[in-house]
Amino acid sequence: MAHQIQTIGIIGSGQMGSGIAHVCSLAGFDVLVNDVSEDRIKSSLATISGNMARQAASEKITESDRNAALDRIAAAPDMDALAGCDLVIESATEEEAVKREIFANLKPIVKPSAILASNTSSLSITRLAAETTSPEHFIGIHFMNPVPVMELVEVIRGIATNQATFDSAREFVARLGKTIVVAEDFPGFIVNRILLPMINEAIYTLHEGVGTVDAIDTAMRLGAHHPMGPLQLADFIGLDTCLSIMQVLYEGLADSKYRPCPLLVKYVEAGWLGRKAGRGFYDYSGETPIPTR
Ligand SMILES: CC(=O)CC(=O)SCCNC(=O)CCNC(=O)[C@H](O)C(C)(C)COP(=O)(O)OP(=O)(O)OC[C@H]1O[C@@H](n2cnc3c(N)ncnc32)[C@H](O)[C@@H]1OP(=O)(O)O
Ligand SMILES: NC(=O)C1=CN([C@@H]2O[C@H](COP(=O)(O)OP(=O)(O)OC[C@H]3O[C@@H](n4cnc5c(N)ncnc54)[C@H](OP(=O)(O)O)[C@@H]3O)[C@@H](O)[C@H]2O)C=CC1
Repeated sequence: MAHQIQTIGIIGSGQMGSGIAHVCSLAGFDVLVNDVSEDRIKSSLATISGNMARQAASEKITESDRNAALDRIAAAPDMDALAGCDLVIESATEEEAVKREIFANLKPIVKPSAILASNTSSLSITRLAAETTSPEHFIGIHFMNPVPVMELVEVIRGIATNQATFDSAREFVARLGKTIVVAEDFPGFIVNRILLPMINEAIYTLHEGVGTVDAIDTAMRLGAHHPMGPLQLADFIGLDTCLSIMQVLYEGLADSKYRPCPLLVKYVEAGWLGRKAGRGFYDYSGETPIPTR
């Protein structure tokens, strides 16, 4: 039997955690948002409020939907506050060690029936589940960015995930009005197994001087009808996240075709993480983004 879900904890209030909190609260769930920094949680709540205001302005939701949803979200700077959650979705930085530590810390806090999920873009759900006391209650629920706009959610079972947990995840995603695709627990699942090598190749194309940032993005926007060019999309996702995913593909699939482009590595080492850092393949300090190469 599927678990009853009403209260959701979200760990990691960056761009994805904020988006997940946004759609969950609009769908009527109570949401608690946790992060390592209280400032980060505050800015996440402000982002959610602003994004909902835009949705209200374009009549996607009403002002009263917005107010009710915002009332359902609360800050939870202390992880202990997640004790009553029916579902906890981890959406912290894409690093296995960070996520493992979060799940290890959650172990003594959450109730035994709670479902634990990760929004990881690429990491093994089975390995993360092994960090918990009930791997049968663990599942991958992978949202797409920007969460309020994208229709898809990938759901990934670990080797131990039971049917009730899977059914609950499926019902939860349906309540958000999103479409589910089931992916097996392989590095990068489906979307990122296909999308990230394309982005990495775009960075190689830049690195080898085949085209400029503008030429590469224009080529793919107008020549392949992608809504964003691959370098623009890389900046939007976050170059640290792109690099982590490529490393997981490279190591997990043991194939040199997934080798992260050295230019991507350099950008991340420089702290040029894309939009969230103000600089990546574009400079975001002015009114419109300016290509950096
Ligand atoms: C890395 C991973 O693990 C997996 C991933 O997520 S990979 C990334 C997947 N995402 C993509 O590929 C995104 C590709 N880009 C796009 O689809 C589009 O460029 C986009 C939807 C992001 C923006 O579309 P756009 O038409 O260029 O811009 P814009 O007009 O600003 O936005 C379109 C609508 O979305 C809304 N929107 C955009 N971001 C939003 C947000 N964060 N919250 C709420 N609404 C948002 C806008 O308000 C706008 O709504 P209206 O139509 O009512 O005005
Ligand atoms: N970006 C994307 O397009 C997508 C990303 N994802 C996945 O979602 C997850 C989050 O990505 P995204 O939101 O983009 O990343 P962000 O960098 O925007 O946010 C990550 C957040 O996690 C916080 N954090 C780090 N360590 C901890 C911790 N121990 N406890 C609580 N919070 C922590 C970070 O804080 P601080 O900055 O202080 O370290 C930051 O606020 C990743 O697993 C990513 O792969 C999934 C789909 C799409």
